[in-house]
Amino acid sequence: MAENNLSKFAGVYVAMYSAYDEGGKVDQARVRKLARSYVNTGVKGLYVGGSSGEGILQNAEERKRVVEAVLEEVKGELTVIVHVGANSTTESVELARHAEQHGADAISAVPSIYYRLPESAVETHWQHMIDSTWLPFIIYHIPQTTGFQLSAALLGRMAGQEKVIGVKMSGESTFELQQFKEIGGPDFLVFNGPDEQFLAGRIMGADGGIGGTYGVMPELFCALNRLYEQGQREEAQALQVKINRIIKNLLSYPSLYGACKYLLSLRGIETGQPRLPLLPVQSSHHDSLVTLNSEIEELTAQYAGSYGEKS
Ligand SMILES: CC(=O)N[C@@H]([C@@H](O)[C@H](O)[C@H](O)CO)[C@@H](O)CC(=O)C(=O)O
Repeated sequence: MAENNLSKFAGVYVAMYSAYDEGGKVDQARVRKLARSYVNTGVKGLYVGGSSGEGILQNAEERKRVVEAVLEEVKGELTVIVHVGANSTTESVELARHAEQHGADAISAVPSIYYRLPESAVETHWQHMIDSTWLPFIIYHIPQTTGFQLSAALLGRMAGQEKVIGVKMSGESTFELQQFKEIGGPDFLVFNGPDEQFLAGRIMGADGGIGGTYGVMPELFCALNRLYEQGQREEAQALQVKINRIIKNLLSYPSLYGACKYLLSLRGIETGQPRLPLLPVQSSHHDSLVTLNSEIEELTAQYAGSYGEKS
């Protein structure tokens, strides 16, 4: 991979939620407002249509509408990686071409899910996407949801291609993360996936992170990234502990996405409810989420100034 790709893509990315209207339809104005809200937070970019973005719960036309709204709003201001993985290879390729036409910086994909595919089928699936555009490609590895274990051999073959610039490592093992970095080499990007382990992932070789909870506290993850880069180990660890208390709280609700979307609404950013079968937030949880929101805002104010340049 060319050196400039590492500097172009390394950093902190919000795995962005999708925004719907009150009837549950993709609402491009709301998508744009959400994307815009991240522009001055210090994040490097956005990861669109991934797990948090519910791409897998949307049809191709809806996914395209989300991508178009994001790119129209923040193209050139934030680096935009579009998740194009769909169950069929044909649809994934269609989404990849669409992302390229609309100016995405890179594409990314999970394996096809449901069928227990052999490695050769997943490789073929990804290869079709890679060959369909000139865009850089980032593997999305999330074995706890897809059931697919990315082998060292497949990662090695993928990383050997010019267009395959990295892997989004949402598995929970920092040992595996470190192995991925070793296999890919210093110029191959590894993004930390579990937000609770951002610091651990960075220490073990991740070049940045992509995460859903960043969406409700982007400045805190940028501050954490900055503390790590400045070698302030104890301060970084203390901040990760504080962030983890927030994440633990968020994970205690029936729906993480519902809770996060409610937090955004408290800040005047409406994104609607998550799509079923992901559960909406319940009104009985509103009060505790108001309290959590205040805690996040207080912590963010406390760390203001540590964000620095784009993380
Ligand atoms: C398993 C899972 O969903 N992991 C999330 C994390 O952001 C996760 O929600 C967070 O660490 C809380 O557990 C991300 O890796 C997913 C992600 O980046 C995405 O939304 O595409």
